[in-house]
Amino acid sequence: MTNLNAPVVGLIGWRGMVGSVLMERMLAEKDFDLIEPVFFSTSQAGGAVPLFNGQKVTKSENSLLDANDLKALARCDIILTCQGGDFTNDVFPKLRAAGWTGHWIDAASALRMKEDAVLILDPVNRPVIDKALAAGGKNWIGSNCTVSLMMMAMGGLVKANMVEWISAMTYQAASGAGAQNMRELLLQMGALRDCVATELADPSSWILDIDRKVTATLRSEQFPKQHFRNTPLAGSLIPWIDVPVDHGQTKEEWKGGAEFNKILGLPAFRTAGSIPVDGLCVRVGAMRCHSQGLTVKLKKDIPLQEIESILANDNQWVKVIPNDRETTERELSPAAVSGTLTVPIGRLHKLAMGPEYLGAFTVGDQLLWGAAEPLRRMLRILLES
Ligand SMILES: NC(=O)C1=CN([C@@H]2O[C@H](COP(=O)(O)OP(=O)(O)OC[C@H]3O[C@@H](n4cnc5c(N)ncnc54)[C@H](OP(=O)(O)O)[C@@H]3O)[C@@H](O)[C@H]2O)C=CC1
Ligand SMILES: N[C@@H](CC(=O)OP(=O)(O)O)C(=O)O
Repeated sequence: MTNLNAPVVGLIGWRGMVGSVLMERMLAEKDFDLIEPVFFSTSQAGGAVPLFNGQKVTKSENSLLDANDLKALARCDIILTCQGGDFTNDVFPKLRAAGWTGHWIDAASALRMKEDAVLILDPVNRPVIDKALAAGGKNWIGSNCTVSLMMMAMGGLVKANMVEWISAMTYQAASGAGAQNMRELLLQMGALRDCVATELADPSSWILDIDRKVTATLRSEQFPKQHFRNTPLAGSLIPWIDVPVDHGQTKEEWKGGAEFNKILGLPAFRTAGSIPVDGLCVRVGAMRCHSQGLTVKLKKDIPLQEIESILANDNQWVKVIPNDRETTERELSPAAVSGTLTVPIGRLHKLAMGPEYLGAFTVGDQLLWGAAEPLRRMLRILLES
């Protein structure tokens, strides 16, 4: 159904990795029926608007507009961008300075810590969003993928005010580093397999010979690893994500504490009243699902059955996985979760440190709940407000 008075929504970054997933979700949920979409590009202005399943979703505009054209941007009621932080840092301040008062929805981290920015993850923080909306808020920023996925899984316990602190040890997919890194991971896997093709075809070949060749290939100059800063990922891992910050943390680790508290509208991380969240972030050879091993210090001893029920009843996407081998192997892995909105949490058990210490493991698609989904849901909230 076409709504002639539909708000004009400028879409920027729609052909990137996050943007493409967003377009798929918007089509699936028929979001385009409710808006007048206008497509922008930083590199292809004047080109044809995209076709989805062979169809245009635009109602009047047939060409891509220039994403650096402030006048064209200012005609939008809402701008939804997945273009990246450099674009945001360049265009957003100029657009606001020119007097634009529309809603800005953004996947990039650039504005997250600004005072007037609200981190959006509505199944977890709808009251924070509603309060900001009522107060005239206009800047809606998607949170870091790792933080969003942890909070989708842990929302029940967090909202019930049962969490004293969380330590998250992460296993993050190549997609978090970008599309080129996903391709490079596959090239690396292929190179490792190819270097021992002859030995693999021979069931009697020595495993230590295979291992020696694989290790030599991992360490060779020719191994494809420029996108991972000259470090192999396939057959290995990288215990460092993003730039260094204070306290020996990486920026990805810092985001865990900083964004977790900001999403909930709590005092700033490392100040009184905030919830400590910290851990080590590690890149592994998964394609697009981030996994996390959690140690949770509860405020008191809560029976495991009650914990499972609180977690399971929090939102329609979280799924508590029984702590048994078969179900865990079948349902709690990147292979099982990739491309779905389900956020499973399992391996739930009390740890040896004491009855207030909970162990858990969660997996989520970092391009869906980790990036695109909170953005399109925020668009819906604005359309319904
Ligand atoms: N990757 C992730 O996991 C997450 C990313 N984010 C944030 O989202 C933002 C965008 O990230 P991501 O989607 O990975 O960025 P991409 O690099 O995939 O896309 C960004 C832009 O690159 C341009 N581009 C140039 N060449 C191509 C090409 N061959 N195919 C597609 N696009 C091309 C497009 O802009 P144009 O059409 O103007 O040329 C596109 O919008 C970043 O700020 C990132 O921090 C947030 C959460 C997770
Ligand atoms: N840094 C994340 C991906 C990402 O884009 O995060 P952010 O949206 O916080 O910049 C990762 O590498 O897995």
